[in-house]
Amino acid sequence: MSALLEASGLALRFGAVPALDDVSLEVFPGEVVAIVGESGSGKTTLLRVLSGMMRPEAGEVRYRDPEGGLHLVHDMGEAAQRRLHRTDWGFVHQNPRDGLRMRVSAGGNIGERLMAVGARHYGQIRAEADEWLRRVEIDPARIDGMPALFSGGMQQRLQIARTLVTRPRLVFMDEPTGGLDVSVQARLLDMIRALVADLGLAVVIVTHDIAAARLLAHRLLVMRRGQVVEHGLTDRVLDDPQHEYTQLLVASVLAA
Ligand SMILES: Nc1ncnc2c1ncn2[C@@H]1O[C@H](COP(=O)(O)OP(=O)(O)OP(=O)(O)O)[C@@H](O)[C@H]1O
Repeated sequence: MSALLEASGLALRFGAVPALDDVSLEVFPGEVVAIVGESGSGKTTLLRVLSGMMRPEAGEVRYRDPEGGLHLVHDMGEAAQRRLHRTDWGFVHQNPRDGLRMRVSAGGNIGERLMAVGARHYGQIRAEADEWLRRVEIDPARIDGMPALFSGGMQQRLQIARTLVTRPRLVFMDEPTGGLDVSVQARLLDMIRALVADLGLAVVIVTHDIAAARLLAHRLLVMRRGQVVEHGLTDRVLDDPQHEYTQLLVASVLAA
């Protein structure tokens, strides 16, 4: 099976800070890859570079389309990148306000994505929005409600519905449970896990939460100061960490 996304030799500095230092990774169809590491290690920068939102100083990111064609993400032009983000790709932001349209109703937020991929039949769009609200455990009676009046957890679930309704092949997630209560986080993680498995999505997820990574990810990359210091199958990395930094990271979670 060929990789959906291949990144090689990515490098990016902010002044003297090496945010990315020779990072390479592959993501295969249906696979969840978590990027973990302490604050400032380069996780968000990596996600932004992988998803084309930021250009690296060195290295490249290649995306394989459904027909097997390979595209250099940073050379494809803005319009093609936007199309990719509307169709094959999805992005779940840590702050749902960055991924939702706050002045559009909940149903409108979901319907808009469907219309962007060609849906035109109002009744069908509304029915699908209704179904997705149920799927993310939002009362469909709130379909005409404004997201600004939703709780943080509901907003995040709505963002997930809006992102997944078009069944993208690859979804980038930046700390999707960050900023939520611990009890809300656990439920949301379970929901993400079920949806990802159900839809067979490939996911690149950034998190500093090792427990979330263990629950969701098939593979882990551990970052420190812009470098990937360890990578491998999630259980192997967490149960038998080889790098000193990963050992510290795992020990700090066990001690917490
Ligand atoms: N736009 C920017 N301008 C200058 N420095 C930046 C910028 N974005 C990130 N950095 C620096 O690059 C390094 C990596 O940042 P990044 O946000 O990728 O880390 P992170 O692992 O995602 O951290 P966190 O978990 O706190 O979000 C940090 O030292 C950060 O201060």
